[in-house]
This record gives sequence, C-alpha cells and structure tokens, in this order.
Amino acid sequence: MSSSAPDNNGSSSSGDDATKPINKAFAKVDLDGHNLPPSPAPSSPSAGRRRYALATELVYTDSKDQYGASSIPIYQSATFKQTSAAGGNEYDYTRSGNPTRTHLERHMAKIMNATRALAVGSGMGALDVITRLLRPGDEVITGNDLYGGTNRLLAYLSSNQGIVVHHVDTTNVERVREVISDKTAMVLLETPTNPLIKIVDIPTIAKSVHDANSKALVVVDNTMLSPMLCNPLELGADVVYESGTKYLSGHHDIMAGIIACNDPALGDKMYFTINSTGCGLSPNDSFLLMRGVKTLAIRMEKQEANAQMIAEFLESHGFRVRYPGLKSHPQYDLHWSIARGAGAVLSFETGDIAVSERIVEAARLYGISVSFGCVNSLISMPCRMSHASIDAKTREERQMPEDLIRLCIGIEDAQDLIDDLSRSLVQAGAVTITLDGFYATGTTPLSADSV
Ligand SMILES: Cc1ncc(COP(=O)(O)O)c(C=O)c1O
Ligand SMILES: N[C@@H](CCSC[C@H](N)C(=O)O)C(=O)O
Repeated sequence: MSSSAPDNNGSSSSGDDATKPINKAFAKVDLDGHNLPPSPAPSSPSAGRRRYALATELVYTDSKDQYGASSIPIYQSATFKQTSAAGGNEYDYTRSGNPTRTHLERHMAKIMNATRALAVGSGMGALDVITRLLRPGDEVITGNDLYGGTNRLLAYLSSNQGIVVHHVDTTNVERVREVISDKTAMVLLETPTNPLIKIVDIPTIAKSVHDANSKALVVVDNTMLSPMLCNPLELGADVVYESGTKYLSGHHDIMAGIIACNDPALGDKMYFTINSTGCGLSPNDSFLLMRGVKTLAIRMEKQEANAQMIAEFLESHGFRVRYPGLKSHPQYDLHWSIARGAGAVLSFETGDIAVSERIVEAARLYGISVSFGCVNSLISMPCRMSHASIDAKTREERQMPEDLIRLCIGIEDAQDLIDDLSRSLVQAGAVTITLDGFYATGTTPLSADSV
C-alpha cells in the first residue's frame, strides 16, 4: 500500500498519489479493463451492449468466477494473501475491499444508472458517509417531513459539527429557493416523504440548486421508491442513497445501505470514508443483498398492486389515506412525472389515537413493526415508533398526526390483507356499521388542499 497519507478530504498530500492506494489495490477489478477503484463502472455485462429492461438487468449478472459459479461466492475472509512482498494484489483487507461486496456494488451501479455504487452497513451508515463530505459552517437544506433517523443525524451534525440545517417544506420549491445561498453545501430530499407521503419535485429543485450554487450537492434518499420506480440521478441528483434494509433486500434479514453517484471524485471521497471508518457491507450481507435484489421487480409489482387495492379500500370506506397511487393525492401528477409507480407504503388517519392503537393491535397478518419494503405486511404508528426520535413539539410543528397509521404492504394475498384490515377496523371501533357496509367514524377522506 502507498505510504502517502490521505488528508481528511480523501485526497493525498502528494497530488497524483490521491487515488494511488486504491488503484494499486484494485487494479484489474473492472471487468471492462478499466484501472479504477472497486465498482467504478456500470456492472457487467460490458458497457456498449444492449440495455435490457430493469427486471432483466436485476437478474442478469456476470462474473469471472474461476468455476463459473451462478451466484457470487461469499468471500468470508478478512485478509487476502499477496503474491509478492510489495503487496498490490486486487484485494488485501475486507475493510478496504472484498470481491463479494465489489460484485454487489457493480451490480447496484448498473441498476441505479450510476458509474459508482458503494455498499455500507445500513441506510443511516450511507447518510453518515455522505454527510462527512460537509465541513463546519456548511449549510444543509432538507425537508420538514423526514425519516426520524435522518432527522436525528442532522440534529447531531447541527449540535456537534457546526453544520447549519434548514428544515423547510421541500414540497414547495419556492421555500427551498428562499434558503439557497453560497453556503449551501447539500440539499437532502426524500420522496415520497416518510410518513406523510408528500411528493418532492426533484428535477425542479435540483435545477434551482445547481443554478444558484454549482458546488451544492443534491442528495436524494430513494428508499421509499427503490431503483425500480425512480432514478434520482436521472432527475438531476448528484448522489442517491437507499436503505438496503428495505426493498432492495426485501426480506428484513439484513441491514444495508447503498450510495450511488456519477462523479468519480465524489465516489473516491466517499470510498475514502468507508475504508477509513470501516462501515463497508460485510461479505455475507453483500451476498444476501445481491440475492434479494434479483427479485426486486416481482416483489415491487405485487407489493404495489396490493397497496393500491388496500388504499382504495380504505378510501372507499371514508378514511383519510395518503398514497400516490390514489387520484385524490394532491400531488398525483407530480409523483407520476418523476416515478414509475406508487410504491407500497401508505398512511391513513382515524381521527383518534386510541382507535389507531386498537387497529394496530387487532391486526394479525400485519406485523407491528418499523421498516418497510419486506415481503411481509407491516403496521405501525410512526409517531410512536419509526419517528419517535422526533420530539413531540417538532412533530406537532410539522403537522404529523399522532393517530397516523402506516401500512407497509407485502406480497400476501390481497383479499386476505383486506379481510384482516376490515376485521381490525371493526374490532377497534373505527367504523360505523350500516346495512350498506361500514364507514370511517372519526375522519374524512383527504381533500386536495390538505397535504
Ligand atoms: C426513508 C429512510 N431512509 C433511511 C433509513 C435508514 O435506513 P437503515 O434503517 O437501513 O439505517 C430509513 C429507515 O430506517 C428510512 O425509512
Ligand atoms: N428504533 C429505530 C427505528 C427505526 S425506523 C425504521 C424505518 N426507517 C421506518 O421508517 O420504519 C431508530 O431509532 O432508528
């Protein structure tokens, strides 16, 4: 390994040496013959070939395995023996690089239409790597309806690292424009937002940000849609990340995070952080994520179809439902202008916290659990669970209904899911039963002006 000492920007003190340690360690890694760090190029097969539909690309892989293994072997090894005293083989130490992780990263780069993808230990780990690009005094603009853990990390950076964080309504492009300045280093977006399912106009915001400050990075958390339904890099984002714990792996058996970008220098800086801090995804979890992602298309198709039926069922019974697959969603057109599907997370209100609690506890097929994107359906109250790390006052300011129920729909039989939900609504006293059926007692459907 090179003796030049990289500084904390990921560059080295000796100019051209900046990427030397990486190049040296990963020479020949690229199947197309590029002498670049791990996963630098769209995954196999080679660039220039026909690009297949995403469902095909998800399962279509290539590797140079010596025995032609159909699935990537798990290189469960911390170290790799070198062939000479000078070292310099493709791999030396799994924190720095591992063949199973590289294979996954190359596959993910292809799927996410990126030139570089990096795999880390969790979605929050991905955001940690990305926010280490910031320096004290930098400003971040982000939403006021954010995943609780993201909010928590940004609050930490604001209290401890001298980062100024502006939480604004990112569904309103003007609000974002008002706070962009030459100090803006990052604009962090989520769409649909978790849990209020608000839609953010990524292309318009990305253009405004880049026009006003060419150095500012637009970062998108694509966890709610996955690459199956949205490609933020094609909409103007500089960096996209996802919690691989969710749709990408699909079975709630691993924690993972994926980061993707098209700027090689940015990719190198983030790789530097991963190698320095040791948050790269383990070989075993890389294998599981690689296996899981191959079924993303069929899982998402079924989950989305089920979610659409459940959203329509709840709305037709008078509940206030937030789901971009419903025409009543106030940003329906915007959503479909940036995404290929509505996803499988929806939320609804009952008008009464105790009623919501009873519904959650009455459900049998829906596990009371945080997270989403799993083959199993889940039910939760975000203010008590996934978003409990946002204090009650802030939740109120951000108009998060405390009675909100979030449903994360799986691949079960749709009618079984509807039957179980119907029974739970009745058992919880959430509906008034008439000769014609039943209707929500404490709430009204979402109107166009209420999001
Ligand atoms: C939208 C969103 N982004 C990021 C994360 C963080 O992912 P992880 O739990 O894998 O750290 C989550 C959930 O945890 C999430 O819901
Ligand atoms: N206790 C956890 C909660 C994780 S929430 C997971 C997921 N993003 C969701 O929205 O359900 C924490 O404190 O982070």
